[in-house]
Amino acid sequence: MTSAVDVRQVTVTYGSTLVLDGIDLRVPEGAAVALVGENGAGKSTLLRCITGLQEPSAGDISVFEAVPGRGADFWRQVATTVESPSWYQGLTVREHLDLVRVVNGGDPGDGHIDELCTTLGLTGLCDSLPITLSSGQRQRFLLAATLVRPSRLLVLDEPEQRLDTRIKRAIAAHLRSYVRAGGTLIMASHDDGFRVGVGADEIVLTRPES
Ligand SMILES: Nc1ncnc2c1ncn2[C@@H]1O[C@H](COP(=O)(O)OP(=O)(O)OP(=O)(O)O)[C@@H](O)[C@H]1O
Repeated sequence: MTSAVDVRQVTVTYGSTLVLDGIDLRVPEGAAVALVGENGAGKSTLLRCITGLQEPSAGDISVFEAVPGRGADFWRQVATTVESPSWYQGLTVREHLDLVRVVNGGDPGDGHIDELCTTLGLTGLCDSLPITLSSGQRQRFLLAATLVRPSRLLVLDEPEQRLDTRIKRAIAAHLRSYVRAGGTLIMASHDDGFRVGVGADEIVLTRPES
């Protein structure tokens, strides 16, 4: 099966601190994997490297057989919540989702956004400005803005964070369907029930010094 993500001997150091030590990971297209492990094990660091938002200190990564993060072609295939969240202050939740869908060549009126808003419990918040949302509502909005993009690979950092139980179940089912339809998912998670709900295989990261 073709590799969606190929991580070869990746090492990351911050100054004299070794965070990732020669990591190898291959994620076949159509698979779902969850990076698990204690706080500080390097899960977010590895996800950032996979999106090309951070350069490893050593080793190589390819995503769909290309260097990650370089150019529009990569970002047309990969949707992620790894980068710091941002939004336009003057646009509502729904206006953001419409905008993201349109610029990615989709039709905002095709029902996809409505369905996603129902899944994520955002329907009643569509006219709200992101700044007025609670932390859990904001997490749902940012997930929606990521999931509304057509993609072949989702890279999500603790998507279950701050979500209530009902929404967590709904988003797990949504991600499972995404993978069943041929998408590839790599995420970090601290919630084993959520990971199982998604159907993701676990990859355990440990801190190099432990
Ligand atoms: N910019 C940075 N500068 C220095 N050290 C950093 C930086 N970013 C992360 N680290 C360190 O790298 C290690 C791994 O951090 P990372 O955020 O990847 O862990 P994690 O497994 O995602 O943790 P958590 O479960 O808490 O989210 C930690 O020890 C952290 O302090």
